[in-house]
Amino acid sequence: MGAHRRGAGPHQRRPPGRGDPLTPISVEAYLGGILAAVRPLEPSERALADSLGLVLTEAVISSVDLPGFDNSAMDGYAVVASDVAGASADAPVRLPVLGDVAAGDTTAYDLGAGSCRRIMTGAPVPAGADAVVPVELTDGGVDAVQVREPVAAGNAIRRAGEDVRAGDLVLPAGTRLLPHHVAAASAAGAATVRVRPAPRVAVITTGDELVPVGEPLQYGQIHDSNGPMLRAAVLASGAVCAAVVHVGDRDAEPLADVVLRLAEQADAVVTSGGISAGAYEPVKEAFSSGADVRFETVAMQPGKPQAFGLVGERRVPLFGLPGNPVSSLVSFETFVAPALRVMAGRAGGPAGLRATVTRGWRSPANKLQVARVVLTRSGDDWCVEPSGAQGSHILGGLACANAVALVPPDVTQVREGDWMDVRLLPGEELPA
Ligand SMILES: Nc1nc2c(c(=O)[nH]1)N[C@H]1C(S)=C(S)[C@@H](COP(=O)(O)OP(=O)(O)OC[C@H]3O[C@@H](n4cnc5c(N)ncnc54)[C@H](O)[C@@H]3O)O[C@H]1N2
Ligand code: MOO
Repeated sequence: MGAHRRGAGPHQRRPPGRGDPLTPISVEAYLGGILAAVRPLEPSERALADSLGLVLTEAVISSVDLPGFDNSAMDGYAVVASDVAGASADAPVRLPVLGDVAAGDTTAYDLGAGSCRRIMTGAPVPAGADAVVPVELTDGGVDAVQVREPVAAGNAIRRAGEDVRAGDLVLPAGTRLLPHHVAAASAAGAATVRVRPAPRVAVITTGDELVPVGEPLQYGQIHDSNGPMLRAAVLASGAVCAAVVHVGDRDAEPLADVVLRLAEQADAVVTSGGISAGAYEPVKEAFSSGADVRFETVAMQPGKPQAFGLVGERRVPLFGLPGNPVSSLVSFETFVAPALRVMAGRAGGPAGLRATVTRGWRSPANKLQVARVVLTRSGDDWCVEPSGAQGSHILGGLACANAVALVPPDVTQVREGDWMDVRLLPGEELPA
C-alpha cells in the first residue's frame, strides 16, 4: 500500500488464548465465533408495504374472514339452482333479470325463486340465491336470460370464511415476508407488522492507492472497486447500506474514529484492506492493541487474513475484510452475510447444489478453497469449470464466474468428474 503515515509502531503478537494470528483457524470455527457474537436486531412495528424481505417477530392473525362474504367465482347469473334444474339447450329456462351485482356493490340484495341477478366475479351473492350460472351457459340476456344448462346448488360460489377465519393464524412468527406472504397479510387486514429491521451496514475502504471510479488514475493508483462491490453485496444480502466511505492515511479523522462514529448509526461496520502483514495496515493499527477486535489467519483461500470484533458503545460488529477484491467478496459472503442473516432474524441461507467438475484445478493444502467457477446446466446435471485464474486480485475472472465451488482443505487437486459443493455468487440465478 502507498500509505505515508506510520501507526503506533510494530504490531504486538497477540497473547495466547485470544487467537494466535499465525495459527490458522478453520472457516467453521471462525464463523462460529462471529455467529455467537452477533444478535438479532430489536423488532419494531412497520408498514407491511415496507417490510418485504423482513422477518416477522409476531404472527399475523387475520382480522377478517376470507372470503369476507359469499361471492361469485364467475361472471354469470345468481340463481336459485332448483329454478334451472330442467334447463337444456332445447328447452332453456327463462328468468327475469332483476339487475346487476358488480364487485364492490355494497347493497345487500335478496333473491326469490323465479328470478335472477346478473353477477360479476367477486360480487356478493344475493341472499336467497344458491348458485351462479356462468354466462357461457346462457344467452347473456340483460332484462331476461335464457339458461341452457342446469347447475348444482353452490356452483361457482366462494363461501365466506372457506379460506381463513377471523382470528386464524395467517403467517407464523419467523416468516420472512415475500410477495405471497404480503398478499395473505394484506388480505387479512394487517396494515402493519412487527418485524426485525434489515441491518444497516457501513462500508469503509482503506488504502492510499484508491481513487473513486470516474476519476483519473496516476501511476500506482487503482480504482476503489471494493467500496462499490461491498455496497452491492450488502444490498444483495437484503441489508441496507448506511454509508460507503474511504479513509486514507492523510484524512483528518483517524480510521478508528470513523469506525466508532459509523458504529453509532450502523448495525455493522465492514472495512476492506489494511489487516495483513505490511508496514501500513490501518485497520490493524487502529484496533490490534485493544481487546475488542481479533485478527486471525483463517484456513481459507482467498480470504486468509480476517478481523472481527464488537466495537463502540453499542457493541456493533466490525468485520475487517482483506483488501484483495476477490478475497473481500468471498469473505463477505462467507462471514458477513451469515451474520447479517442472524441480525435480521433469518434462519436460512443460500441454496447450495452439487455439480460435476468438467475441468480440474489445483487447490491449496489445508485450506478451504472458494474457487470461482462457471456453473452450467447439462441435462438434469450441473457442471462447473474454473472461471479463469484464481488469484485474489483477478477481477476479470471473477466477473466471468457465476458461482463458487467449495474445495475441502484435504483436496489439493480437483479432477474432472469430481463432485463439488457449489454456491451461486450473490444475486446470481441458476443458468437456463
Ligand atoms: N507478507 C505477507 N503479505 C501478504 C499476506 C501475508 O500473509 N503475508 N497475505 C496476503 C493476502 S492472502 C491478502 S488477502 C492480502 C490482504 O491484505 P490487506 O487486507 O491488508 O489489504 P491491502 O494490503 O490493503 O490490499 C491488498 C490488495 O488489495 C487491493 N485493494 C485494497 N483495497 C481495495 C479496494 N477498495 N478496491 C480495489 N482493490 C483494493 C490493494 O491495492 C492490494 O493490492 O495481503 C496479502 N499480503
Ligand atoms: O487470503 Mo488472500 O485473500 O488469499 O488473497
